[in-house]
Amino acid sequence: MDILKGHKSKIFAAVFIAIIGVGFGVIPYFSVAAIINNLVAKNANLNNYYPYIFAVFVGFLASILFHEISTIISHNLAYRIIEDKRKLLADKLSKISMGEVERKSSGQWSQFMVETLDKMEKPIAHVIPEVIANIFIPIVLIITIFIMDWRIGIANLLTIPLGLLFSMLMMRGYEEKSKRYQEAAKAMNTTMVEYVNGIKVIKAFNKSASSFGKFRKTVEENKNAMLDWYLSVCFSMTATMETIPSTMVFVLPASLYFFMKGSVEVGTLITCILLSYASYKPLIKAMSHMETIANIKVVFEEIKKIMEIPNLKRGEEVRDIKSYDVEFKDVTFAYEESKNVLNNISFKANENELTAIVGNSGSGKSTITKLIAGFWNVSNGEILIGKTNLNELPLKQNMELVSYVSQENFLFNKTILENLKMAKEDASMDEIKEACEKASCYNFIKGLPNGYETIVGKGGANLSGGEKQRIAIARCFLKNSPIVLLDEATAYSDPDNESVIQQSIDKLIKDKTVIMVAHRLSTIVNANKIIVVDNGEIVEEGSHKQLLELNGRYKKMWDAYTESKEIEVI
Ligand SMILES: Nc1ncnc2c1ncn2[C@@H]1O[C@H](COP(=O)(O)OP(=O)(O)OP(=O)(O)O)[C@@H](O)[C@H]1O
Repeated sequence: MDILKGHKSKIFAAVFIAIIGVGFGVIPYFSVAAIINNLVAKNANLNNYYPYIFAVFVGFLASILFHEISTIISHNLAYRIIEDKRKLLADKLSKISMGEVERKSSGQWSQFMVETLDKMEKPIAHVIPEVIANIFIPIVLIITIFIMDWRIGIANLLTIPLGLLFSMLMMRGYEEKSKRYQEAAKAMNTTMVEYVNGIKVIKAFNKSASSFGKFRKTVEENKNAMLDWYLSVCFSMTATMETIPSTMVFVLPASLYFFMKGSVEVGTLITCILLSYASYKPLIKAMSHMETIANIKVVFEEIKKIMEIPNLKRGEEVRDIKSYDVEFKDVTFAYEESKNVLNNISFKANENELTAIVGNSGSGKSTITKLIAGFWNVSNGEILIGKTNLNELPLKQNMELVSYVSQENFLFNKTILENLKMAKEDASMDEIKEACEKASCYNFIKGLPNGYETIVGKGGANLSGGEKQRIAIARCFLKNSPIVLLDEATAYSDPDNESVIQQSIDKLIKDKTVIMVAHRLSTIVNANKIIVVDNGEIVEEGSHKQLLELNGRYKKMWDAYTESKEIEVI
C-alpha cells in the first residue's frame, strides 16, 4: 500500500510483536486443557499443576505486554503517517491551480485534512497489527486441531461458510454506502462552516438554522445516510458476529460422538474444545475491524485522487531573468471551458512604469493579475517576463518575482510581526519598521496595546479593511520583488487615508514593474499606461491624457467617475 511506503520496517515490527502477544494469549487455553486432562487422569500431585498455573499467568501478562508494545509502535507510526500525508496534501495545494483548489470549499478541505485524516489513526494503529495477528493465530490453532483430530477440525470449520455468507451480505454495496455517508458528512460540514460564517447575514434576514434550507437538507441527508446504512447491515452484521464464533454448535456434538464411539481420547476432546473456543475469540476481534478497513479504503482513494490532480505545468530550472517587463501575447483564458474570460489579450507593462487596468465589473481585470501571479496556467497565448515565458519559470521563482496585493488581504491568525515576516523570514526589526513606515502602518501598529505582538484574529478579523491593506503593502516592501500587482489596493481606504496609501504605493513602485487594477480613476491619472478592458478584451490603451482625447470608453468612465465624486462632495 502506497500510503505505508517508507514505514514498512515499523509495520513489520508492530505486526510481529502483536502476533507474539496473541500467541501468548492462547497459552492459558493450552494450560487449562493440560490441567483438566491431569484432573481427569486423577493426578493428585499438586506439584504437577504449578507449571501450568505459572504458564497461565505468564501467558496472560506477556500477552498484555506485547500488545502494549505493538500498540505503542503502531500509534507512533500512525501519527507519523498522518503528519506525512497532511504535509504532502498541503504541499500539493500550493502546486495545483487555484481552480482545482476552489473545486472544494475551505470547509471541505479542512474536514478532509483534519477530521478525515484523524480517522486514519485507528486503522493504522490498531487494524494492521491486530487484524494480521488475530487472523494468524487462529489459523495456527485450527491447524493444531486438525493435527489432533481432523474430524473435529472439520466440525470446527462448519460455521465459517455460513458466517462468510452473512458477511458477504453485509459487505454488499458497502463501499457505495460508506461513500454516501462520507459525502453526506462532508456536505454537512461544509454547510455548517458556511452557516457559521454567514451567521450575520442569516440573522440580518431573520433566518434560523431550521429555515436555512441548505443546512436542514444536509443534516437530514446525513441522518438518512447513517440510518439507511445501519438498517441495511444490522441483520447480516449481527448474524456474522454470532455465527462464526458458534463453533461449539458443531464441535461439541461431533467430539462427544467420536468420544462415545471410542475414537477420541478424553485429552484430545478437551484440548480440541478449548482450542476451538480460543481460536474464534481473535477472529471476532479481527472481524470487528472490517468496517474500518472499508472506510480507510475510501480515505486512501480520496488522497490518491488529490495527489493525481495535475500540478501547474511549470519549468524545473530557475531562469536568469534580465528584465522585468510583463507582456501578454494573444492570451485567451477560461476558468471553465465553456466561457472565455479573456480574449486575445495583448499588452506590455514596462519595467519602472505603472500600468493601470480599468474596466467594468467582471470584465477580467483581476484575472489578468492572477495569471501573472501564477494562480492558473495559460494555455492559449503567452505571458512573458522579460523574454521568458511564465510557464517555463518554476512556480517558486514566479512567486519570488511577483508581489500581489488584492482586495481581500488574508492575514493569518498570528501576531502582526509574524504576518509581516511571511514576506521575509529573516527581516530585522529595523527593516520591518522601515517597511511599516513606508506603508503608513507604523503609527497604527505602535498605537495598539501589544504593538507588533497584537494577534490579528482569524483572517485578520481584529483589524479594519484599510489596516489589513496597509499591512499587506508593508509585506510587499519587505518582499521587495521586481513585479508588483495591486488589485484594488486602495479599495478600503477612506478619502482621508487614500492619499496616504497612494503615497505608500508611489514609494513601493519605484524601480519596479507595477500593474494596478483600479476603480478609483483618480489613483491612476499619472499611470504611464492605462489599459481599458471590456468583456475580456482590450478596447483602449494609452495615457490618461491620450485616452481623454480619444473621447471613447475611458472618457465616459472618467466623466461618470468625476460626476460621482462631485455628488460625494455635495
Ligand atoms: N475562480 C473563478 N472561477 C470561475 N469564474 C471566475 C472565477 N473568477 C472570476 N470568474 C469570472 O471571470 C470573469 C472576470 O472576473 P474578474 O474577477 O477578472 O473581473 P474583474 O474585472 O476584476 O471584476 P471586479 O471589478 O468586479 O473585481 C467574471 O465573469 C467572473 O465571474
